[in-house]
Amino acid sequence: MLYGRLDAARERAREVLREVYGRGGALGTRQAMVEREVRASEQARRLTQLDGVERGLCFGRIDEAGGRRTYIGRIGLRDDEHESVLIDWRAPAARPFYVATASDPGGLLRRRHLHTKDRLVVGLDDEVFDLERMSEGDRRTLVGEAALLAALRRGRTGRMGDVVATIQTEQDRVIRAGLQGALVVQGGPGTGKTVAALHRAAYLLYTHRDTLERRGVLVVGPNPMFLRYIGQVLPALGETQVVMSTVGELFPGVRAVAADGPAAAVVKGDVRMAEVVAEAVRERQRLPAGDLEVWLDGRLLRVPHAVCAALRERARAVRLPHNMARKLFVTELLKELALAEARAVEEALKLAEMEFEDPELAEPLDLERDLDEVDLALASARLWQEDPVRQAVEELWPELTPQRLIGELLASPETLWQVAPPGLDWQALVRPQDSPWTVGDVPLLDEAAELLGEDDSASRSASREAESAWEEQQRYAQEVLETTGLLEEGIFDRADVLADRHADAGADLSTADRAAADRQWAYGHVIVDEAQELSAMAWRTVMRRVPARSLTVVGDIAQTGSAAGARSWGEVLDPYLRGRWREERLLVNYRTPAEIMRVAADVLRAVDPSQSLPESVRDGEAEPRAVRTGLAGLPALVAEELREIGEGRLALLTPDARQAETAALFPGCDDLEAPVVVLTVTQCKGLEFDAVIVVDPQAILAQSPMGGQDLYVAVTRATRRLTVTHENGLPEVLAQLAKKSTL
Ligand SMILES: Nc1ncnc2c1ncn2[C@@H]1O[C@H](COP(=O)(O)OP(=O)(O)OP(=O)(O)O)[C@@H](O)[C@H]1O
Repeated sequence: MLYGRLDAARERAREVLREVYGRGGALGTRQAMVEREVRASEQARRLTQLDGVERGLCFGRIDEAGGRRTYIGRIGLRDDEHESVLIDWRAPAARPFYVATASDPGGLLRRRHLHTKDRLVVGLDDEVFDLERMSEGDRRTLVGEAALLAALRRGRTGRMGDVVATIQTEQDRVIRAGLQGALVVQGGPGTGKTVAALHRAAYLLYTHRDTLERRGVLVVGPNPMFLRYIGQVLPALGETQVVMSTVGELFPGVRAVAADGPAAAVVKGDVRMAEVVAEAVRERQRLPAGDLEVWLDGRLLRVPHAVCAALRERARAVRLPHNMARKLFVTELLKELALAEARAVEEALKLAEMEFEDPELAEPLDLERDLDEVDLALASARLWQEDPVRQAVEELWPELTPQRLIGELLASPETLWQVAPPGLDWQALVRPQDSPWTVGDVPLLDEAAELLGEDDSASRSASREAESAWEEQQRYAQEVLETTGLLEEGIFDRADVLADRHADAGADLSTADRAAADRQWAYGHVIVDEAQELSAMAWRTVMRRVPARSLTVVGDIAQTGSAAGARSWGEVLDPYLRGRWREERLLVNYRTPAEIMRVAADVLRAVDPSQSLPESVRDGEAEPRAVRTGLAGLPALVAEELREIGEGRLALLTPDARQAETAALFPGCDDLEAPVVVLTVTQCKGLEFDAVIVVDPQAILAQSPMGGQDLYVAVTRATRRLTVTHENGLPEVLAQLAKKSTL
């Protein structure tokens, strides 16, 4: 019956599309065109949404004490009488499905999970909250087996799936938390932080569509691999207005993927780098060694050192970004050069006077009196065309791009030495001029962009124009809404939303496209996943993108792998939120079987004894094991593991230095969806695989100051089987594997 409704809704959408396009040809008035455009794009969007929910359309049912039954699904559907037959999982009416517990059933008698395959119900799971109040007939319909465990046993695909059918109460609290303020979701590996965060994005977009459609939602993830892994979840939940980005992509025009070594990462992530960048900008506002001397057409124009210093002070005092203050500096300097030129001319005249001894020429030139503003302006404009003058300005106050400032700074030990505060290990930053951008450079570029400023006079006038065009669009959209009946149909309830979607400016760009291209875009909400990896400088970059501080911060302090990452949430967030953030903890591990978590527990104890281990919900099929083998033994081991997991996927997790040689053994292993992938620990952050082989744990421990955390991440990626290989013995923290294995 529900699929019948779905088909009918699809057919309706297709019909409208056919009708709209069928009119084709002569389009008539502009209003008719807009009307057609609006209807077509709305129906196309609806159709995509309807197609996306085919699988598992309805996955739950709740029975209330009063006899009412409600079906829960991926979208809401109504019957011909407009009665609701399926409730969208994000709607308030669906909430009891997620939050009812045995101790607090919230008026529910039963929660039923439905498993479907190709439109057929293939299994049911019931949880009964109040058997006493159930009718005899209903009792006979009860069925068992937990839906969650069934969902968790499914093989992994290389892409994260949505979990709308099995969201747990603690996750539901995270998903449905209010939009305002900052929420920290702390949880161990596999506790569903990422799925909860993505479902939260879908929930917020559904619940606060007005605000978030215009401002967009930004999801920041640790690496491109991870973004590919989670990329399908939001579209499957019907959401497309989301920008996904790594920190390395937050600065438009730069796509940084390279990582810094631990020493440089620590320094670049240090919040004192904000001072370094500010000093580097000031350092480019220079004074000449003595007086400024510019030779022009055989004449020397001299501006005294003290005057240059005064000009610099005046330009700095306006407190504008460097490139804007430069205009003031240049104007004033040109005036001084014009005066200097006039003085030089006077000198020349004096010489001529001495030569001809003509008393008529004796009257000296009074510059203040003889040169008025107009003369000065004309002289300045003429001087500005002269190369020697331009060169002098370039020396004293150059126009700078963030890329140029940071690129030149990092390539200059002298400047770094000069601008770094005492105690900062600036030597770790030095590198050749044309090095590729690293992820750690991006916050420095962003910082520089703030301090340099863009010349925004053109964009300001463009934005004034855009604003009046926007008002016009909105007036027009209001008319369209009134005359087309879209208002009554509930497709749009505000003219600005309609106008935004069809605004001429930026043609076909969605909010997400516009936001991603604009460094100064203020997002409506920002979700940071694997947030423990962000440095203090990266937080400054992220916070600039969310001035309203509406944030979800998701991570696990015990998994911090970056040497510049977080040691506590308070330390990174308090500078911006002054304690005004809430923390939710997720305590159940849905990924890793108990046997593997016992191994992880030893690693965690060594890394941070204060952190608690999440509890696994299920037991695994095999004990984790250690195998003594070098590179040559890996193919046979991989073949053996693949036989064990059947359709599933396997990852070899290696120390950074061994990735290339390991990957060479397995062609095609850089595709996340291949049956075998070879990744470094940094790349495997947030991912999971049916079987994992951790190669050379000793080298993983030794490769960075955060080696212990890295090993903890590596051993918690498997959903079914864990193998550790080594050549020269296991590290102490994995001693329990040695006891169990034949080495
Ligand atoms: N309620 C749930 N129902 C079904 N599967 C779930 C549920 N919660 C989590 N999972 C599954 O558990 C696995 C781990 O989830 P996820 O990757 O979100 O954990 P995480 O806390 O982000 O882990 P990590 O810190 O290791 O990155 C995923 O396969 C996810 O689909």
